[in-house]
Amino acid sequence: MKFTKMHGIGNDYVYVNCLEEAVDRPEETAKFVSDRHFGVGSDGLILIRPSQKADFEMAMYNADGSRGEMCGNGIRCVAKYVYDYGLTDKTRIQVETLAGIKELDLTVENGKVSLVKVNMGAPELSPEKIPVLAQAEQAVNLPLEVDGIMYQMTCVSMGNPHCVIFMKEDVRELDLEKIGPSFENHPRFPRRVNTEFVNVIDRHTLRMRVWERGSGETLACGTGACAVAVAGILNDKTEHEAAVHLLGGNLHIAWEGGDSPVYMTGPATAVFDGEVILPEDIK
Ligand SMILES: N[C@@H](CCC[C@H](N)C(=O)O)C(=O)O
Repeated sequence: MKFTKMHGIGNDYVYVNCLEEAVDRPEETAKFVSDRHFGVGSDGLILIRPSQKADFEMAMYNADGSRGEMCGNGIRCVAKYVYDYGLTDKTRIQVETLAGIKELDLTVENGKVSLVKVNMGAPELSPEKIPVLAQAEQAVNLPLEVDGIMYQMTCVSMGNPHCVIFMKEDVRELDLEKIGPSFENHPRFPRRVNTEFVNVIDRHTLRMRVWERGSGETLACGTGACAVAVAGILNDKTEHEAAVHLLGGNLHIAWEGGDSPVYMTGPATAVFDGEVILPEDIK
């Protein structure tokens, strides 16, 4: 199977051009390629497909083979892929995802995409739609007990579910391998959840680490950074534009509130093209 390894600030995926390549068993393929010892090594698999409704479709799979509705870092890389590999010459494109059609603006330098601004759509705040079990109109600053410790959570869907935890403790010191799975599989989240642990640096700057549903700790999460910026505004901790610092780099997020869309701007990077031998049972 031909592929391209790409990343958005260290959140790395194996990208397959399904206009040319058929992937019949995406869940098993995602598990296989993501393995950092026996596969290619990645946070998951992203398929670039033709679309009836938009310029292209993005289908994303986590490292455990589960499907994610949306991927912020992934969609910027899809934009880079389709432009740099000549599948389009447009610098404004639409990409269909399970979370709807997203519009992307591409910045091109020396013939290659360097930066992508994505209209991520309006955040979903109603608990049933996120989904999170909560007796409130919005799950903002609600208590959550995890492994006997009380946290305050703010939940946001950016097409996929996020639980944002603001902390006084330095997030760089957290043992995410230990606490992450307990959040991901907590009974309050019927479809599991992505969890962001956040320090507010100032009203325009946030630091976060993420434990992703289906992939564990990753160096960055684009939808997670959007959820964090939205949660910062809802809790009156930040202004309408913020720089979100993640382990792999920074994203710029802007949201005017209410039904207005969240804008995410960040880089996209191609690392190498390759060809992987799939085991017989997942061909
Ligand atoms: N890393 C992604 C999000 C990928 C999907 C997520 N793990 C889920 O299952 O919802 C991003 O950059 O947004």
